Amino acid sequence: MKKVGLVGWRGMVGSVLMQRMQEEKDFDVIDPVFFTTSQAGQAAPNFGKDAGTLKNANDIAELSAMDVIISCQGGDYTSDIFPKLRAAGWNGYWIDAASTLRMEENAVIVLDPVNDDLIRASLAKGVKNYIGGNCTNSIMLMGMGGLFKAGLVDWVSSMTYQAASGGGANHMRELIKGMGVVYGSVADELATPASAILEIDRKVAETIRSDVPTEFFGAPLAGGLIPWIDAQLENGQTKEEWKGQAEVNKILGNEAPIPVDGLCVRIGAMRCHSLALTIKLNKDLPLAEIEALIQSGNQWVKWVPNDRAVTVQELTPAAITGKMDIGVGRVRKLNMGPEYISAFVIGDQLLWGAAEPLRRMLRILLG
Ligand SMILES: NC(=O)C1=CN([C@@H]2O[C@H](COP(=O)(O)OP(=O)(O)OC[C@H]3O[C@@H](n4cnc5c(N)ncnc54)[C@H](OP(=O)(O)O)[C@@H]3O)[C@@H](O)[C@H]2O)C=CC1
Ligand SMILES: N[C@@H](CC(=O)OP(=O)(O)O)C(=O)O
Repeated sequence: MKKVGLVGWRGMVGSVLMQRMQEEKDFDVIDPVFFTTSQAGQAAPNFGKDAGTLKNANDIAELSAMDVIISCQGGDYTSDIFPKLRAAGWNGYWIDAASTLRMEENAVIVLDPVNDDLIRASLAKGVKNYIGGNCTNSIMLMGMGGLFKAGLVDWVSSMTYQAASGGGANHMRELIKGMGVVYGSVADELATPASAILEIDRKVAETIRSDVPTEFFGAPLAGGLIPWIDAQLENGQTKEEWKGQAEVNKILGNEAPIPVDGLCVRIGAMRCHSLALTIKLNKDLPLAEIEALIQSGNQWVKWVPNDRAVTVQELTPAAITGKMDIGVGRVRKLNMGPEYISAFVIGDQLLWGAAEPLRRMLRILLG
């Protein structure tokens, strides 16, 4: 059995990965070795198999004994350890959730329901680094892969609604605390049906400005939104927006890049990222044909007809969270012309957006 080193297994992305690996019985077919940057020597977790003690994730010799390493430890860890490991002559497979290596020439961004061919061709060429994509891009491609595969897409404008989990566990906690603070500020008035709504609104607005915690997001998210995610680039894009075109085209293996751009917005959802898309097709196709192509993208596309009752039930974070489904709906032709369509795509950003492509890459390696 292949020795698989797991780094970052107890973090938020890592925990979801461990959950999925147990569900899919991945531990039955590997020899897992658990690493930590802070708890070396303590007992390793038992996911149905005794794995001894935790190894030091900074120990290059211990890491070098692995056939495969999966890291969910974050970009700083990758930047520090990965070059040292390769410099020490380690020739194993590196599978990573962090963005650090995504755009490197000797790395593939993995999303096998969309780019299985590219992954297998790269394996055959001896590529050793396989990196999970940005959550928003992976969800978009899982939803719209059918249209891309058919070569129908001229460009995509993507307006995102991204959950707190994209920032990490502390960001999720801050959102919930903020919701509690807002509620607490008007709990008495809410309990009194006769209380004046404008007074409730005034207190809520004041609370959001002054009392909602902002330590992690840098601005109040509960009861609001933040139209900025990640670093500022010189061209006016955010880093998150920049990743759209760069990563989507790399995942698809496009030589001539398809333009992908839009605004990325943080909203008060817990772990579902959504995208409102405007897509310019290169042909005027009947809507039924477009729908069929989208549905044929992969088995996780959960098609939601453009109908009010079903949309408000099924195309929401409440319906999708914790599931492997990628909801796709609100597909219709736009007033701009017959080649312009809208779509709303939603997925759990910790599953397809982070953990799932990594464990599926491991399965591809195991054959
Ligand atoms: N959040 C997201 O949506 C996505 C994240 N990623 C990537 O994954 C990386 C990891 O993200 P995420 O999982 O959110 O990070 P976390 O902060 O949840 O976990 C990272 C590490 O922090 C250490 N840690 C310290 N205290 C605790 C604690 N109380 N509970 C659990 N772990 C703790 C653990 O390492 P140790 O055991 O060594 O102490 C853990 O592996 C990101 O940096 C990013 O590169 C990629 C796609 C999406
Ligand atoms: N930036 C994403 C989460 C993330 O970790 O992205 P990346 O893997 O590209 O760094 C978000 O905030 O929603």
